[in-house]
Amino acid sequence: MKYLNQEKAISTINLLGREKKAFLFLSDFKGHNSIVEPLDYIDSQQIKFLMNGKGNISTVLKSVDRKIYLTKKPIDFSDYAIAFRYVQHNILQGNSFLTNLTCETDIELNVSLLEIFEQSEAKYKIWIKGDTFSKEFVCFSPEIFVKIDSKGKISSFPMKGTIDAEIDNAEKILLNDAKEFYEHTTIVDLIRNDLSKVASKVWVEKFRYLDRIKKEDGKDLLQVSSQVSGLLADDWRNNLGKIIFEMLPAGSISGAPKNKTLEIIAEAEKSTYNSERGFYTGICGFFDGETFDSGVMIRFIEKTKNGLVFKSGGGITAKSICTKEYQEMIQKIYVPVI
Ligand SMILES: C=C(O[C@@H]1C=C(C(=O)O)C=C[C@H]1O)C(=O)O
Repeated sequence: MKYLNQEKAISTINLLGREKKAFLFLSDFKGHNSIVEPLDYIDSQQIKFLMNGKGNISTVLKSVDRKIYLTKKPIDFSDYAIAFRYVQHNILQGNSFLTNLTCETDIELNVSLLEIFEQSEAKYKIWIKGDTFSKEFVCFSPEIFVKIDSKGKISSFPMKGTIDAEIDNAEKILLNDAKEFYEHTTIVDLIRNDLSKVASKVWVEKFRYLDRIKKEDGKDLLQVSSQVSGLLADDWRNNLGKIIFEMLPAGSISGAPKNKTLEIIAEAEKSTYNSERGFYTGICGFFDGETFDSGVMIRFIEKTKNGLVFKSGGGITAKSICTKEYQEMIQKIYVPVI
């Protein structure tokens, strides 16, 4: 497996796009390390992926032969609170109005990461065996980043807003909550801005629809997303690499305004990580020769030398409550295997 810097990733994607050759694309959160592999070259012993029915493995889910147990050992609330307070202090100073704060949680599983990949249900699934450069990881993400259809219509689908579906009137509570509404509107605005860098006639096509996500413990989650669309120039395939990187990192896992918020995240997450985000909250994408589809790499388990870690987080605003955000981060630790 080859890891490319941003410049090389952009030129390789532009070339493959121009030649209409199918390829897989992965980028880490910082956009510093990417994998761009033509479909024919992918070694399925190293990388397996399936994105909305397209990939290098069978679309049939392997049947689950034993119940999956996931044990979580979240970081201390006091450590989370240090990061949270740093973020909220910056929000109150006017340096950010929405910051995505994430952390790593030690977990134990009674199955391998490859088995999770084979048995989980998600729009974007990817498993990387890992090597000296990157650790083994599995990602089973429900969040679309960007889709481009054959006519050059580009759409992004930011996800923001999460609730336990078991709560009475969960749907109403989530959709009527003022904090959730403003947070979601902020992210839609940010994506409109990002899409306007690469596309013309940007519009909000769908505003705040719900997805239901299944978890191994039988308790579903509800998540809110929107669709923002625009039109690309006819020769978009020649510039696909540039188009993608113009919009990275994704708004929903960074915040607004983006650049200043990235600085705040880097400082805050020193108390929530032993390492760093790495490929978590990066992008995975597939170009089939005609169209492009990509997901945000959330819902992510990595194998470290000290065991498995699950990376998760959520959006913080001026109105966020620390205990609630801590709970949301823990609630997102699940595997979609039932
Ligand atoms: C960062 C994560 O989630 C992000 C934050 C969300 C929210 O605040 O509701 C929802 C989806 C993601 O864009 C994660 O799930 O790890």
